[in-house]
Amino acid sequence: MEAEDFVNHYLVKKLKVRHVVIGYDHRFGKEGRASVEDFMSFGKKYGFSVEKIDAQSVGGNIISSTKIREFLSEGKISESNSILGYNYKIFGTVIKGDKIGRKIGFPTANIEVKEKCKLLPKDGVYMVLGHIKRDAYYGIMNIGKRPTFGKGEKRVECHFLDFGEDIYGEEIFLEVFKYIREERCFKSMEDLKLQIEKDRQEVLQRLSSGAGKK
Ligand SMILES: Cc1cc2nc3c(=O)[nH]c(=O)nc-3n(C[C@H](O)[C@H](O)[C@H](O)COP(=O)(O)O)c2cc1C
Ligand SMILES: Nc1ncnc2c1ncn2[C@@H]1O[C@H](COP(=O)(O)OP(=O)(O)O)[C@@H](O)[C@H]1O
Repeated sequence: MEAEDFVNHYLVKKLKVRHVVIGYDHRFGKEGRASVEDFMSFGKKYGFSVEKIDAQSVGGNIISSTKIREFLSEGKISESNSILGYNYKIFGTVIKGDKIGRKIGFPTANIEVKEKCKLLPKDGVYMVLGHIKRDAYYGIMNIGKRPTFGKGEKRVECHFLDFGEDIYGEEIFLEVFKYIREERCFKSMEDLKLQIEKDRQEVLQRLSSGAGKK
C-alpha cells in the first residue's frame, strides 16, 4: 500500500488520529519508501501533528523490535522483557496431551498458542506465572519437541506449582520471565523426572529469595 493511502485510509479515516509519535528512523508505505519527513507533510495535509523521537534505550540496549526478536530467539527473556517494558506473554487454550505428565508426577498443561504466528522464545525451560481463571500460579514451562520421547512437533507446556485442577479447555496466559535451561534428551523417563524436580526446586528457591517476577 502506498504511504499516503495508508495514512489516509487507516490513520485518518479509521483511527481519526490527532497526534503521532514516531521513531527517528521509521519507514513506511510500499517498499518502505516514506520517511519521517513524509509523515510530517502528511500530518500537515490531513491535519494531525507528528512528533519525532530519538532512539530510546534501556540498560544500554536500544529499544527495537529486531532486538526483541533476537533476544527471544536466544532465550534471553529477562533482557527481552526489559526492553518490551512488560513481561513477554503467551496466550492459549489448554488442550489434551499424551498423558505422560501425570505418570511422572508432573502434570503439564499443553497450551495451544492463540496467535498462530507468535514468535516463541528459544526452546527450553522457563519460569512463568500462569494466569488461570482469576488466580495466578508460578510454574515451569517447557517449549520444545520433547526429544526424550523421540521426534515430535513443537509444544508449549507448563507444570504449575501448588495446583491440582483439571483445566482442559480453559483459556489461560503465561507471563514468562526467567530462562532456566535448555531442553535435553534424557536416557530415561526417571532422569527427566529428576531434572524437572531440580527445575521445580530452582523456582522455589527463587521465590523464597523474593525474586518472584524479576
Ligand atoms: C519443566 C519441564 C521441563 C521439561 N524438560 C524436558 C526436557 O528437557 N526434555 C524433554 O524431552 N522433555 C521435557 N519436558 C517435556 C515432558 O517430556 C512432557 O511434559 C511430558 O512428556 C508430558 O507430556 P504430556 O503433557 O503430553 O503428557 C519438560 C516438561 C516440563 C514441564
Ligand atoms: N499442577 C498442574 N499443572 C498443570 N496441569 C495440571 C496440574 N494439576 C492438574 N493439571 C491438569 O492435568 C493436565 C495435565 O496432565 P497430563 O498428564 O500432562 O495430561 P496431558 O498429557 O493431557 O497434558 C492439565 O491439562 C490440567 O488439566
